[in-house]
Amino acid sequence: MKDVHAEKIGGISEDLSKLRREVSQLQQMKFNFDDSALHQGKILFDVKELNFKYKYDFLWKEDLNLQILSGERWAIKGNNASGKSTLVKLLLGDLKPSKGKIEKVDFKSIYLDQNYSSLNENFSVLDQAEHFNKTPIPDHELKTILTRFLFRKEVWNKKVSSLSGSERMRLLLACLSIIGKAPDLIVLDEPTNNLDLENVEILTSALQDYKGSLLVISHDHEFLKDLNMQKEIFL
Ligand SMILES: Nc1ncnc2c1ncn2[C@@H]1O[C@H](COP(=O)(O)OP(=O)(O)OP(=O)(O)O)[C@@H](O)[C@H]1O
Repeated sequence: MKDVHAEKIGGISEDLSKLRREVSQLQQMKFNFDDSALHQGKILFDVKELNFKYKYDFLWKEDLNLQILSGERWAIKGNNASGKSTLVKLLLGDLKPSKGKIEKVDFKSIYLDQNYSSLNENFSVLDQAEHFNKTPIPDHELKTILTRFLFRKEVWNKKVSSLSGSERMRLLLACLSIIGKAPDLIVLDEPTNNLDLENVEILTSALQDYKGSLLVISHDHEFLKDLNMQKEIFL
């Protein structure tokens, strides 16, 4: 009988240490942003009577009117092909409105799509990290950050093109940490699509303490809930 209890207690303590290791790993994968330069409470976007057509028909039955303030967390929801990515492109200035206007202040933004296309396929892991090192931070600190995001020395020469979806996500998070300066806005387009549960947790944990604005297109209710989104646009 005693042995059964001892076995159970042993099992529980193993689970606990595993949990502790995971929690400390997640803590390590936080951004170390300097938030001081972020705009606070400013109108980032003032969207008035906005609509868009690729060819003949407007995308939205009703024109869009909204104000996005710095520090706010917005979920962009809607059915397939309802124009979520198009709205993001309009906000980021990649498309011009067919109707109405978007007034915006100067801001720094980062766009994370599901393919993490801000990464350069031809770079190695180390080249990519160095490319984002504009401050710059010393080489040993850069390498420490890479290691914190689980890129050990052996993979520093690996090409970005050969990284998996979750490795790309971790590399981009590491690069954001290397930049150090917080962007005013992080835009995420279906970021959890190619990630397993553990990596969704890593992404969530990295974004939870971020003080700037978030715009997130996602069908993943759990992810949106964990990010504590305050507002939503339904297209
Ligand atoms: N470059 C383009 N030229 C013509 N039509 C386009 C173009 N890009 C998107 N569309 C069309 O515009 C509509 C909205 O597309 P968009 O990608 O913005 O929707 P979405 O809500 O992000 O879609 P999903 O949830 O399926 O990813 C779709 O019908 C799409 O086919």
